[in-house]
Amino acid sequence: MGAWDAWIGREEVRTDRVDAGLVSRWLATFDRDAPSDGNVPQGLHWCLCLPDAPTAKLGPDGHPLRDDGLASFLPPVPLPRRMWASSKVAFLQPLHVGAVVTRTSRILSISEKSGNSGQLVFVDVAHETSSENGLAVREVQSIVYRAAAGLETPLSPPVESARSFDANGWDAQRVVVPSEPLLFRYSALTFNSHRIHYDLPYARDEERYRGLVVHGPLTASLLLDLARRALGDNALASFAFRGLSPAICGEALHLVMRGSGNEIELAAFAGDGRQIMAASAQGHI
Ligand SMILES: CC(C)(COP(=O)(O)OP(=O)(O)OC[C@H]1O[C@@H](n2cnc3c(N)ncnc32)[C@H](O)[C@@H]1OP(=O)(O)O)[C@@H](O)C(=O)NCCC(=O)NCCSC(=O)C[C@](C)(O)C(=O)O
Repeated sequence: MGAWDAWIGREEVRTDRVDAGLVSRWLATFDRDAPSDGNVPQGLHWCLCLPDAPTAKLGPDGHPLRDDGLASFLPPVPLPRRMWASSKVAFLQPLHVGAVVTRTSRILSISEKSGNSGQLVFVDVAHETSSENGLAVREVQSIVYRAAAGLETPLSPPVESARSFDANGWDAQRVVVPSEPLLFRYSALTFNSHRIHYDLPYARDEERYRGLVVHGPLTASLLLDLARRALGDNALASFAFRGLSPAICGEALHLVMRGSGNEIELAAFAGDGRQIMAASAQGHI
């Protein structure tokens, strides 16, 4: 598909500031109060150091163009359908309002795979977010690109009306129905113009999703919030998630958690029992 060696190790450095307005908009988006410890909520780092390509340089999916030669940080993978596949995050210290942050991102690997759904290219990116106090968040993010879907491709995910989600065996449960305003607010917080999150004809006709797709980091932030409800603010030292199937706007999302200490398991399921996200976490010892 391409010789990717030139892209491995490429770095991008961005700076930002954790301003009070961003934090209050984030809290409003998630219907919650400010953390009691005065720091910012875990997961807010996904709203910092954002891509700021001019509108004229956005591609057909609403993301910055990938065929912009070496000007673009991400490699020009020719598969059009992008998804956030997974992330492994270490929360080393909390960020605070007013912090000036620097994020260094580096392309770790690019791998071509053949999945049940077709051809896949994974791009793994290491991000390190630091403030004046030192390294705060370390993350390895995996972005996946998928082949184009023709008009004959069945809409995904399929509806499995004969099954339903069973919360037995989980210690904590919360149901959220992601609405269009929630998706819009999260796109705005992350300056993410990816059309699968707000443009229904595009999501359905071009990428063949059954509806608007809930952002992976939005579902992950809802799971972090479930952990926060059980364990308190900034309680996690690490958090890893993997998107298994797209969550669809307007459909119930069952957020669940069990375990404690170093073995916390979290997950998100659709109402028909389809698993949307698998996650694990460790608390600060
Ligand atoms: C990714 C899909 C298409 C692969 O589905 P599949 O059935 O084709 O894959 P598979 O057959 O299960 O696996 C094939 C290979 O891929 C690997 N693999 C498989 N899945 C993952 C994963 N998640 N993370 C890392 N690796 C993964 C898997 O381990 C295997 O590797 P192997 O051959 O070496 O054994 C499928 O799992 C899926 O649809 N997942 C849901 C993704 C999702 O909903 N993400 C959030 C919404 S998109 C979004 O937020 C976007 C945003 C914010 O705008 C933005 O662009 O950044």
